[in-house]
Amino acid sequence: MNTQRHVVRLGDVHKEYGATRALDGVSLRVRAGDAVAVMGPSGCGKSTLLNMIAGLDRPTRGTVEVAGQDLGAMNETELALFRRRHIGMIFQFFNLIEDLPALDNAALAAQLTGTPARQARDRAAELFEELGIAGRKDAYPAVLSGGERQRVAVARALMNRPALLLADEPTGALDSRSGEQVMDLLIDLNQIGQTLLIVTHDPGLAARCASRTVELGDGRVVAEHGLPEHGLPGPGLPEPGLPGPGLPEPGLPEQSPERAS
Ligand SMILES: Nc1ncnc2c1ncn2[C@@H]1O[C@H](COP(=O)(O)OP(=O)(O)OP(=O)(O)O)[C@@H](O)[C@H]1O
Repeated sequence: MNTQRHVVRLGDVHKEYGATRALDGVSLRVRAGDAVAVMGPSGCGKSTLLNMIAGLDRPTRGTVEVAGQDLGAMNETELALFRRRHIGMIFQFFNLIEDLPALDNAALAAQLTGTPARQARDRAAELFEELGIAGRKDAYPAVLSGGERQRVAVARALMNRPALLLADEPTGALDSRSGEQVMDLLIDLNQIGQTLLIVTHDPGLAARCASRTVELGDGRVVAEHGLPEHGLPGPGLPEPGLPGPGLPEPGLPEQSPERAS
């Protein structure tokens, strides 16, 4: 089996918080180009799973590999650097830095991996253009609409061309129109090869954006829908540790500023 093609490989992952069994033997593989939705009732372990994959928390037992790298073999510093370089994250409430203008929020993600400020700002400007928010570069998060904030967060997540984009309820705080636009954006990104893992309560989001749905219940995978290990015949992972596809030139298909909120 060609393990290089798997961006995520979880092997029998358990996570206990004291007496609470948050994950109870989850095995999951996500291939390059896949769009996988993780669903399930509140408390079933979705966020815990996301945190394991992002290296924000460690399993009690079991293995987590992302982009061919064993996260369990990394110390905290290595893990933080790995996360910055190879994993993009978007959250329900955007998690932008309120004191920084929109463009700087995105540029910072590249600067933190050692990219010079000028280059980081150029990359951020390119992404803002592609995401239809070029006119909002200097705006502070407080004056942006929810949809615009999520686009800034998407730009930030894509800055380092991550192998994996993780989304935690990405439309949960948006009105239906902005939510639709963010969904379209995620679909566009996946269509150009971006591997996605989305945690959501929203069956509509899962149905539209994901080729595969994994349902958790009490910390276990209880059902899977769609094609297991579907994957697009996209660029995949060149080598472990190398960046993912990100946004190729000249930008997102069918993306136009009119679609911004
Ligand atoms: N840091 C923690 N300390 C103690 N218990 C925790 C911690 N994180 C999660 N849990 C527990 O683990 C279980 C799974 O929680 P998790 O947040 O992963 O569920 P979830 O499916 O994401 O829920 P929701 O949909 O409500 O966000 C729950 O019982 C939760 O209370």
